[in-house]
Amino acid sequence: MSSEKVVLSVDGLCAWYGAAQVLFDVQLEVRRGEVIALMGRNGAGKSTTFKGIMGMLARQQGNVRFLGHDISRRAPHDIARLGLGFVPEDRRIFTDLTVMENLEVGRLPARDWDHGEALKWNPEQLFELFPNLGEMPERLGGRMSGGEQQMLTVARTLMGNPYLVLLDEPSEGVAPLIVEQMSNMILELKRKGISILLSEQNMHFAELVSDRAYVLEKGQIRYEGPMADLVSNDQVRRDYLGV
Ligand SMILES: Nc1ncnc2c1ncn2[C@@H]1O[C@H](COP(=O)(O)OP(=O)(O)OP(=O)(O)O)[C@@H](O)[C@H]1O
Repeated sequence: MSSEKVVLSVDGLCAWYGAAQVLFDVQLEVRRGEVIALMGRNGAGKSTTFKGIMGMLARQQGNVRFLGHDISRRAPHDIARLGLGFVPEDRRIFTDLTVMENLEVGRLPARDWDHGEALKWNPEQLFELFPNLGEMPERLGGRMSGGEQQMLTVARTLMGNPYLVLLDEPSEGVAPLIVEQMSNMILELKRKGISILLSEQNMHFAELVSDRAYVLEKGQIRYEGPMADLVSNDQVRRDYLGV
């Protein structure tokens, strides 16, 4: 994959819950090694966009392409197997399994990367990325703090060796130390060439890690551009983000 390669493209994504339309022609693109922030207030449609990309909505239309595959009509597990990892907002770890066992559940075969290099995570590498988890490999999921569970969810997704990770609100409701580990982790993934699409309400966190941003309001993309431009654009921030 060249560095300019488009990994994910979403075109004309529309979605409904019952009769209510909540996404209107959402269009976005993620290239290799990019960190993209999908921003917007509560209810703007960030989580729904992620679910739409993963083919998890009962009613949606539009085109979603991942590494040249049309994934618009594929099942979520098929999409994950192509190398698209999804970390949902609600932490879905197994509470009666240990950290190590939770990681094993996420394991998928290694993937080819450029020039013969393989993309293949193991628990030891993940413990370097998430030092907190490394201190508790035998801890039961149910006995971890919310932030530790959040990390474990990300680590388990990485065991599937994704080329792109969708991260839904990684900084929400977690302690500052864990937020810091999250941002370091994202930058380390970027260095490896892995792409990240994250949904975020926290401008400071998004600014620390993201290259570009899209802003959603009422299910529509209202702004797209370099992260630094969004940070200095008071009007967009005020109109669509309330900050
Ligand atoms: N399961 C559902 N059934 C009906 N409406 C829903 C459902 N999930 C979300 N919605 C509605 O769809 C719209 C978009 O919600 P979504 O969760 O995608 O927003 P969000 O930007 O991710 O916000 P949040 O940060 O609160 O999760 C909102 O109006 C929300 O109330």
